[in-house]
Amino acid sequence: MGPLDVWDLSPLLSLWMNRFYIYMGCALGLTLCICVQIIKKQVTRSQEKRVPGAPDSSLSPQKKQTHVSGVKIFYGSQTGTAKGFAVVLAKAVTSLDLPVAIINLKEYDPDDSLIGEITSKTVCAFLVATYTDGCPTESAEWFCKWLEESANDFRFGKTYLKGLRYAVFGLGDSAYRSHFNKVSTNVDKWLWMLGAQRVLTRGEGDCNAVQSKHGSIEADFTAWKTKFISRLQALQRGEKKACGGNCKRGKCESAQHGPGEARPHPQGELHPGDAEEEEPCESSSEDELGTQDYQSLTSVVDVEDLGNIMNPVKREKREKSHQDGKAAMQRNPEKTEDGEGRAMITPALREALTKQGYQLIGSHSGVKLCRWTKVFIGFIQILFLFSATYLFLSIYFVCAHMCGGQSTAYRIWFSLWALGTKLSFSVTAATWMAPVWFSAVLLWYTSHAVRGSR
Ligand SMILES: Cc1cc2nc3c(=O)[nH]c(=O)nc-3n(C[C@H](O)[C@H](O)[C@H](O)COP(=O)(O)O)c2cc1C
Repeated sequence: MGPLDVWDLSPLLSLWMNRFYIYMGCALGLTLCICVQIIKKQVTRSQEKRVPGAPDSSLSPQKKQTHVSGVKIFYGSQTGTAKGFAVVLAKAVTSLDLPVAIINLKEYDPDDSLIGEITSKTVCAFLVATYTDGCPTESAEWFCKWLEESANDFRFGKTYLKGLRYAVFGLGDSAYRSHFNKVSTNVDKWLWMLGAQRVLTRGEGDCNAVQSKHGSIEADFTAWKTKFISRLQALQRGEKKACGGNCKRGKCESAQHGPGEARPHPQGELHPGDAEEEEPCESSSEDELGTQDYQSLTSVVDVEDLGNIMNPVKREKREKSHQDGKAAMQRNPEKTEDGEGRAMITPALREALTKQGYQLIGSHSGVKLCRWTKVFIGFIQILFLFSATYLFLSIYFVCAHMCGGQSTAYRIWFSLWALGTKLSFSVTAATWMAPVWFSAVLLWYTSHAVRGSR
C-alpha cells in the first residue's frame, strides 16, 4: 500500500480538474475587488474635499451660490491655550450656521490635504503658539517644516495655494522679544508666499498682560475672533474684499486708512502690536506684489536671465545654511568641530517623519510605502516562507526516502510534499492568466499614478 492510498485526495483532484475555472474566478474576483477599491477611494476623496456636513453644491441653484462651505480651525498647542481658543472659535462659527472642524496640526498632512481646502471653499483658521527660540510646538513642527520648505521651493510656485482662504492668530509672550509670535508670523508669511489668500490680518495674542494690547491673551483673542466672525459673514455674502479691493503692494489705499499706517509686509515682518492695528484686509502674494511684479515672477523666464534670478536665491540659501550650521555648532559643538557633516535629519524631524510613516534611509532620505506596496511585499514574504518550507520538506523527504523510512511521519511529510508539488504546479498554471493579472496590475498602477500626479 503506497503512502498516497492512506489519504483521500479526490476533492483535491476535482479542484485540479476545474483549476481553470478557479483561476478565472480568482482573477475576475481580484479585478472586481480592485475596481471597487478604486471607486470607493474616489468617492471618499471627493467627500473629504468637502467639509463634513457641508451642503452639496450640486443640489440646487441657490446652494451653488455658497461662498463658504465651512471653516477648519487648525491649532498648534502645547499647554492647551490654542486648543481652548479653537473650541471657542468653533462655537462662534457654528452660530453662523457653518460646518466647522477642529484639527490638531499634529494629525494633519498638508502634503495630502491642504490643496483640497481650496476646492472645498473652506476658510482655514490657524491658531499657533510660539515656543523657545521662536520654534513651533511639537505638534505643529511638521506642518511648519512642510510649509517653509514648500514656500522656498520654486517647484511649488507662487500659486500653489491660490484660492486657499486663511487667517492666522498667534499665541505668544512679548517677554520673548525677538521671538515674539514668530511662528504665527512665519505661517502667515509662508501661506502668503504660496499664493493663499489672507482673509484677515494676523492676530497676536500676548501672555504678557502688561504689554498685551487688550489686557490679556484671552482679550486679544476675543478681539480677533470678533473680526474673524464678521469677516466670515462678509465672505458668506460673497464680498471678496473687506477694503474695497484697493490693496496693492501691501498698502491698503481704501478711504478707511490714512497714509503711513502700518501694513502687513508680504514677508510678514510685522512688529509686535502692528498686527492688531490693521483693518481686515484680504490679500494674497499676487495682489500685493501687483500684477506686473507678479507676472514677472511667474511668467516664462529667458534662460539667460535664469542665472540672475537664481543667484540671489542661491546666495540666500547659502547664507541660511551657513546660519543653520552655526546654530548646529552651538547646539552640538563636538560633532561639527570634528568636521563631520551636519545631519540633514534632525532628531525632531526624524520623529515627525517616522510618525508620518516614512522609513528613513541613511542621513538624508526617506521613503513612504503605499499600502498596496506593503501588501505586495507581505505577499512576497509569505510566498518566500512557503517556498522555504517546501524546500526543507523536499530535503527531508529525499533524506527519509534514502534512509528507506516508511514511518507515519514519513507518510505525512510525503503527502504534504505531494500537495506542495501540486500547488506549485497550480501557481505555474496561474501564470497562464497573465493577461488578466497584467490588466489588474495596470488598473491599480494607473489609479495610483493619478493620485500621485495631482
Ligand atoms: C518655555 C516657553 C517658551 C516660550 N517661548 C516663547 C517665544 O519664544 N516666543 C513667544 O512669543 N512666546 C513664547 N512662549 C509663550 C507661549 O507661546 C504662550 O504661553 C502660549 O500661550 C502657549 O500656548 P499653548 O498653551 O497653546 O501651548 C513660551 C512659553 C514657554 C512656556
